[in-house]
Amino acid sequence: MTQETETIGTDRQPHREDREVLIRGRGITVGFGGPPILENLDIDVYRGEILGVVGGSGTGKSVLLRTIIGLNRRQAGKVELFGRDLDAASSAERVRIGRRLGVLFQQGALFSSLTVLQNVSVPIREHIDVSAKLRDELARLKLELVGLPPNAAAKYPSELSGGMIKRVALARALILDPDVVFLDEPTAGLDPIGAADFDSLIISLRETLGITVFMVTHDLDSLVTITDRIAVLGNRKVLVDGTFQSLRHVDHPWIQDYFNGERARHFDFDRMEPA
Ligand SMILES: Nc1ncnc2c1ncn2[C@@H]1O[C@H](COP(=O)(O)OP(=O)(O)OP(=O)(O)O)[C@@H](O)[C@H]1O
Repeated sequence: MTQETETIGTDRQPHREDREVLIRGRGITVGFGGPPILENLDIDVYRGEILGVVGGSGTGKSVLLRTIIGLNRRQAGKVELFGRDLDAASSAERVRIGRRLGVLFQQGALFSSLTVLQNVSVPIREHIDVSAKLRDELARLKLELVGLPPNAAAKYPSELSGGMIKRVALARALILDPDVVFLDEPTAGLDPIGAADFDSLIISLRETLGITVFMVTHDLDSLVTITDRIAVLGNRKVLVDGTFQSLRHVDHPWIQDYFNGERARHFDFDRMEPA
């Protein structure tokens, strides 16, 4: 089998087998009428890790994210979340599992007619029967957690900067205290300082809340700074996964170009942070 159709392999970290798998995808195939976008794809996400998902434009990173959270239909394969096969789960179970997932979509996906506080409260309204006072308190706590000032609560999305929109969307993703948070290009459109601040926020959330992060990104700074492991998508599947350092040595044209190309030159790899 050629490299075009075969996965390259995996960077076996010590004791990886002992770690709890929160998300297990096997043989995932997704298409939209034409040739499949993902075909026979396998992926594992371990508890407490920050997994970066990268790949060329159109390789299906967002499709994979949406498939795992149940927004895209699979033609084949299965997804287990927290050890439960989604296809075998009742609709009530699926709702319970869904509550353990938080999602930050690429553009933030805030409701323009709702205030920040109302946007963050939406999942509570949908899932939990609590008083309006408690709902607001919970939402304010989450806004504080993501570093927004109290006066942001009454603003509308049109009054916010790009970085603030991402933080509000993150607060909403965290409102039900999920086990896993999915981030679709969270730093896209942010200036380098805004992006670095957002990266720091993700790290501190992992440290304080112990959440697991599945992050689609093109941002090399984020990959170097915050991910524990990176999965590279290509040829409709996960080509290879491993640490940033290990992927730099994988013999594949796109991977070499990405991890050792022009943009990667400014990293001091011995220190593993932007130079
Ligand atoms: N609902 C849909 N219907 C039809 N085609 C779709 C749908 N969703 C995604 N696609 C197609 O699937 C392919 C992969 O899309 P996806 O958004 O996952 O790419 P990506 O890897 O996230 O790309 P990028 O890095 O540019 O954001 C694209 O060709 C896209 O047009």
